[in-house]
Amino acid sequence: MGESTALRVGVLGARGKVGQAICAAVDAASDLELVAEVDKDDALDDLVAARAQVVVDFTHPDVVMGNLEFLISHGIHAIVGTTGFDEERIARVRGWLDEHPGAGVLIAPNFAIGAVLCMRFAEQAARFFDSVEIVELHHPNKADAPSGTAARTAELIGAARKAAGCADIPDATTSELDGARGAEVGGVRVHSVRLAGLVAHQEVLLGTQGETLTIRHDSLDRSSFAPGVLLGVRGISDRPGLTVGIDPFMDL
Ligand SMILES: NC(=O)C1=CN([C@@H]2O[C@H](COP(=O)(O)OP(=O)(O)OC[C@H]3O[C@@H](n4cnc5c(N)ncnc54)[C@H](OP(=O)(O)O)[C@@H]3O)[C@@H](O)[C@H]2O)C=CC1
Ligand SMILES: O=C(O)C1=N[C@H](C(=O)O)C[C@H](O)C1
Repeated sequence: MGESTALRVGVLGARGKVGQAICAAVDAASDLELVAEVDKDDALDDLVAARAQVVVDFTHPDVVMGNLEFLISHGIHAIVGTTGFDEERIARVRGWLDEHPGAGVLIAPNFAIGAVLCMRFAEQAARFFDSVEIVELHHPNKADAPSGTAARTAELIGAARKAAGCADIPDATTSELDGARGAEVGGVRVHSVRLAGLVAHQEVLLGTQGETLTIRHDSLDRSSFAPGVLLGVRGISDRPGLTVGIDPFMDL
C-alpha cells in the first residue's frame, strides 16, 4: 500500500482552548492528517520527527517567536493565530524567511471568517463617519489588551481615514481618569472588556450627524476559528514568504 497523500499537520498549543478545536478540525478533515500534538514542555523536535509539513500555532505571545524561528529554520510552513505581533516582530520573521525562502508563514489576528469581514466592512465605512471607536470583549483569561483583532481593525480604519483626508475624530475631553477613554491605536480609541462567560467579540461604532452604524462580530465558540485555519493550512504551500491576515486565502 502507498503512503497517504494527506497533508501532514502538527499543532502547537494542542491542549489549549483553541488548539483543541484545531486538532478536532484537522482530525475530521479527510485531506489532512494530524501527526503531532505539541504543548508546553513537549519538544519542538517532535514536529520534525512526525514529518509535519504545516504547523498551526495557538500558544502564547511569549513563546511564539521561538516556535516560528524553529519552524522556519526546518522549512516547515506555519499558520499562526497567537497574538502579540508588532512591526519589530514581523520584521524578524521576514528576516528568518529571507534565509529560508521555501517556507510560508501566515500570521492572522483573527481566523474567524466573520471577524475578517468585520474588519473589512469597518475599513470601508470609516471614511463616511465623523467618529469611530472600537469595543472588544473577551474571556478573562486573555493575556493581551487590546486584542490583536481590535488593534488591526483600528490600524485599518486609521489608514483608510488618512487616505481619504478625514478630519481627526472629534473629542472634547479635557480631563479624564486614566484609561477612561481607552487606548489609542492609529488615532482610534479602543476599549477592552474582560468578562467571564464571553469568548471573543468586537463592535465597531461609527457615528455622524443624525445616525450611527454598529458593526459587530461574535465568536460564540472556538470552532469559529477552524475554517479559516484550514484555509491557511491547505493554501500555505502556494504562498511562500509572509502573509498577514487570511484575506488573500478568502480571495478578498
Ligand atoms: N488569531 C486568532 O484567530 C485567534 C488567536 N488567539 C490567540 O491564540 C493564543 C492562544 O489562545 P488560547 O487557546 O485561548 O490560549 P490557551 O492558554 O488556552 O492555550 C495555549 C496553549 O499553549 C500552551 N503553551 C504554552 N507555551 C507553550 C510552548 N512553548 N509550546 C507549546 N505550547 C505551549 C499552553 O500551555 P499552558 O496552559 O500549560 O501554559 C496552552 O495549552 C492567544 O495568543 C490568543 O490571543 C485565540 C483565538 C483566536
Ligand atoms: O485571545 C483570544 O481569545 C482571541 N485572540 C485574538 C485577538 O487577540 O484578536 C482573536 C480573537 O479575538 C480571540
